[in-house]
Amino acid sequence: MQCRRYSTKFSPPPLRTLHILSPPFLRAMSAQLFRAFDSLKDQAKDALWALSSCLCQQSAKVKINGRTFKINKVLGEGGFSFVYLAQDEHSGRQFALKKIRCPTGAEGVKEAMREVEAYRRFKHPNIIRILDSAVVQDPDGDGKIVYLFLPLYKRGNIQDAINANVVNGTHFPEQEMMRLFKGACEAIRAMHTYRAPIGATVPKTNGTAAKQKQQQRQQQQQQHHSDDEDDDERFPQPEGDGEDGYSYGSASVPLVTRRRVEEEGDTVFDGDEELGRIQEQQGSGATEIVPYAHRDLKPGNIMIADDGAAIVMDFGSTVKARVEIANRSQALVQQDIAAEQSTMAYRAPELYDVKTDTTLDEKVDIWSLGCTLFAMAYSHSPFENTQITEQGGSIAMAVLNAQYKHPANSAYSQGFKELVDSMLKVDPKDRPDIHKVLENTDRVLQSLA
Ligand SMILES: Nc1ncnc2c1ncn2[C@@H]1O[C@H](COP(=O)(O)OP(=O)(O)OP(=O)(O)O)[C@@H](O)[C@H]1O
Repeated sequence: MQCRRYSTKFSPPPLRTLHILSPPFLRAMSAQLFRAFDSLKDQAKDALWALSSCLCQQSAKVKINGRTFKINKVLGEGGFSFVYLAQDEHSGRQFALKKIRCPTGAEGVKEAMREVEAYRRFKHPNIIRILDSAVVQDPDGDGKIVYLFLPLYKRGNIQDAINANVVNGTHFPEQEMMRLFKGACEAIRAMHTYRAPIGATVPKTNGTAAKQKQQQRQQQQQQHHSDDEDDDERFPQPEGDGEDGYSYGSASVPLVTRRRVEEEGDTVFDGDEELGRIQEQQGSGATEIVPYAHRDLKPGNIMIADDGAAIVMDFGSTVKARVEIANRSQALVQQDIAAEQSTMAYRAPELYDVKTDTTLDEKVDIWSLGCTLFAMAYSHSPFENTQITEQGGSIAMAVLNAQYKHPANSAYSQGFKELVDSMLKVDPKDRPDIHKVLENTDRVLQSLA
């Protein structure tokens, strides 16, 4: 996700582009370093907040919609966010609260809202749903904070289960592993076969007008709150609850805007025109397939529900899957996006070296699924701990050569190995689509029954 100060997924530009040590390139590099520094500052602030609340034996509190949530602990930390265990003081209900800090500038919030909309777009039992979201002024700076309320998965994610296997010297029983994997594949099938309504007219959004209107609203709201912080007035609430403010420790700051793409007929986040179009067209009935790619599938992004189901999450990197690459500069843009948003050891080769006159597509996820299944079995991505990386070569080199091996003492079936191998083909055209992956997964499951 992009509100992003600094990505842990950042990787240096490919060697062959390094010779362009032109002033713009150097400027871009120094901007990246400044962003990295900002990011570290933010992360330190968040970590201190969590630590101080532990040391004081007193939970920090967040107030949204007049409801107060106790922040009990840090559940996890992404490249761009912290996720806290939050508890509604009134009902006692627990949530995962994802906090994304967005530095000054419209782009950051827009990117975070894109993640929110992606959470809303896909409705499937194996895809996490978002319960609520809010954008507030950062009390410690000029930027904004985006909060996402998510259902809490107490069992953690598949990476946590892999880590526990390593610690305990255990491994997934094949049937359990394949069932979990199948759930993740079903989520990905829902994304790859996403149907969007067609046929209605596209509402024209005037970005500038929408922005101005939004700014006016924000000014009014900020004015209102600075006049009377305890006032109970609510923002228009399109679905469910409203929010009137937020308190951070003892400080209270106004909610800037809610998560809506459309509000009172205006596009608030004019960047996501496509979603506005889809919402507008929902009555028309006709639909077409618009495949989406997750682009950052890995064990850490698949939670395990209480009943053992796989739940795919983290839609910060999600994009429309099909991207035509007509020239070199488009190729480099896609390469940079992938370097920032897709984890190296799970990233498809075509995203490391994006070729001109090609089309990127949903097969990038099939590669990541292959890496994920391998990691579930052997505790690491196929492209970590390889001969190449052990001899000092890069993960990129191992990926581009599809250089990996199943361990000689593998406890898993031949069907499992063939399934992994089918997904780890360098040429995306040689990889199966998600329907075929599911079919082959069922075949492995049947062979184990
Ligand atoms: N709903 C949830 N329930 C329990 N833990 C969660 C939940 N959501 C996130 N976490 C924890 O927080 C961590 C970070 O969350 P998430 O992946 O959404 O953040 P991110 O900034 O997008 O990370 P990344 O750098 O992987 O993109 C997860 O790995 C997980 O351990």
